[in-house]
Amino acid sequence: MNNITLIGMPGVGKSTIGVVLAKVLGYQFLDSDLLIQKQENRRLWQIIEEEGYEGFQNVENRVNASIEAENTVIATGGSVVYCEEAMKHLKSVGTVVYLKLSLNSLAKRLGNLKGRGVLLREGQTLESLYEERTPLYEKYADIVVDQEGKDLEASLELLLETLKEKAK
Ligand SMILES: Nc1ncnc2c1ncn2[C@@H]1O[C@H](COP(=O)(O)OP(=O)(O)OP(=O)(O)O)[C@@H](O)[C@H]1O
Ligand SMILES: O=C(O)C1=C[C@@H](O)[C@@H](O)[C@H](O)C1
Ligand SMILES: [Mg+2]
Repeated sequence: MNNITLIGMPGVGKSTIGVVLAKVLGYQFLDSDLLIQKQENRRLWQIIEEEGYEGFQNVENRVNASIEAENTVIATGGSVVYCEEAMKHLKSVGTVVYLKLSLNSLAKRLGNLKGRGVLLREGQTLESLYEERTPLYEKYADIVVDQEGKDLEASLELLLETLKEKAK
């Protein structure tokens, strides 16, 4: 199947770029954070508050592993790479693209991490989260697109070029 799944740190722009990419390609757009909220009938922060860190990951894994889509750009939540079953499924239904941005740029872009619903363990900082997740994003990526210094338009252009190259 020819879906395109976007993975990467929170705030890197998966949802923002995803919807524009879908429009350009004539694809559908699916934001798996919104799908979680719909299926659970709760906001993400409520799930995290009520189920805890691991409880949220179980929900995230189940919802992402059950996505049935075709010709769809799927914007995932930043923590999906902890969900082994979900990642195996997403890799089997299309191309996984890691949207990469430096820690410095992410720190400038992100405000309050907890307020944004980022899954942080006790004492964890953006820096340690970045170090923990980077190898996972790299492990699952079919393609890596570096967003550094690019506005939305330039990021999209590079993403389209990279996808074209891969299809050759
Ligand atoms: N290329 C870009 N340059 C500058 N700002 C950007 C760019 N892409 C997205 N943004 C901004 O960064 C913020 C986060 O974007 P977005 O919500 O799409 O991230 P996300 O990767 O979907 O995060 P999450 O994992 O939390 O869902 C938004 O305010 C968005 O406008
Ligand atoms: O990166 C994260 O830890 C998260 C990002 C959001 O998109 C949500 O999926 C959730 O709030 C966790
Ligand atoms: Mg998003």
